[in-house]
Amino acid sequence: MTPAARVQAAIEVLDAVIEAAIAGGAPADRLISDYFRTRRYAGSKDRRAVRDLAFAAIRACGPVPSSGRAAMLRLADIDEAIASLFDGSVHGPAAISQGEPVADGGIAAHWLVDALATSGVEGEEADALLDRAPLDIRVNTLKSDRETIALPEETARTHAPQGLRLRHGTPVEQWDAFRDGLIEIQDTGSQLACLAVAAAPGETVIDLCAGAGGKTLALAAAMENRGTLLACDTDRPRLSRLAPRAERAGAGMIETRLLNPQRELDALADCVGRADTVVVDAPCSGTGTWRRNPEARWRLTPDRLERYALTQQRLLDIAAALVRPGGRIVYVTCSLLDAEGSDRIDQFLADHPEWSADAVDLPLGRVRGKGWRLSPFHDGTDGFFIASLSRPC
Ligand SMILES: C[S@@+](CC[C@H](N)C(=O)[O-])C[C@H]1O[C@@H](n2cnc3c(N)ncnc32)[C@H](O)[C@@H]1O
Repeated sequence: MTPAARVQAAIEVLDAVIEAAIAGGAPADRLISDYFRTRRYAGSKDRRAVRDLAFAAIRACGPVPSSGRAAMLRLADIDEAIASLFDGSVHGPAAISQGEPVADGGIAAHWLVDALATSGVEGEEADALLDRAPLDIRVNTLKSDRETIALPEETARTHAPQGLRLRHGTPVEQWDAFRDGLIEIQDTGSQLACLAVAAAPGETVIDLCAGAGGKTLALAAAMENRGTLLACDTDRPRLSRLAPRAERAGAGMIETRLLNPQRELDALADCVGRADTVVVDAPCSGTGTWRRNPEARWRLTPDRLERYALTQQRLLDIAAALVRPGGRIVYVTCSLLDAEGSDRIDQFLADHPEWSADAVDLPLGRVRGKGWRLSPFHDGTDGFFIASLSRPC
């Protein structure tokens, strides 16, 4: 593909990304793979270049652009080399005409920038939400240890007890250590959220929103594979990805349970009032993970944010029913919006006055409301809100 044809391909990819973001469709990475599935003529260098162009344009646009071309013109505005590729060549984009719409730059839509600012995220804190994310791994203590593990490439220790940071783009998934379950890819912030759970061997822990089990696996390692660890989710395909990961990690203790949305407790009736800890890694807007999914900014609307908050509150109530007297809920979201963090905890404590918020103290981060915040700018991790709530004995 010529450089101009790559720009045109990126424009077409961006059209699909914009459409999916508005309709709540597939993430950008998947759309890019789909795009190339029917375009076999594109080689690996072409694919990489188109992907990089598309993501650079996504990062450069704040609010949802009106079209892929408007998004790419934003990038052309700040990069002369790209502007020169709008040359009207056979497979390239048409020449730029005067007054053509160019997408707006910035961090996100105005309402979202305001909501972040109200949540204390502005200036450098806000800019860092769109930085490139590092590649972090967690050494699985069921099979190895950070002190002794031998890896093919140089690593740097992170502030998580078993965390290592690698060069961006390191092909970790091709390493024997990965295939054999000695390491897992996991952001340091996510590892620290698991540290806040403080799960111990022999306990009963419920991971209520386990997804594909990123945190469940870390909990199994902390529990030394002893006790009860239930991984639950309402999304069957996601939850089904946990079993092979658990097998690789040697985490035989994990039991999965598929939940029925709106009737979650039906499948957990035997656990009511019995859990030492319930982890609520709630579905959220993902404002703390924009470094990895910058198009997530375009998915969020005030309506969707309100729906997330309602679900988060409901999941906290469900968790409260599962916790034994003297037990805890650890609430986690990868969002920096108070609407999905400290506001939810304030609401929970107002609804359950007998419960109390515990102090959270992690090697990185700082207090936010009655919980704890990690952010890309302050901590070099994905953005997280973490709170610990105790039920009286
Ligand atoms: C932030 S993700 C979890 C990520 C996962 N814990 C990890 O560490 O990889 C939130 C999960 O909540 C799930 N979810 C959404 N609604 C739910 C509900 N009502 N009950 C349980 N899980 C739900 C989603 O399917 C999604 O997998």
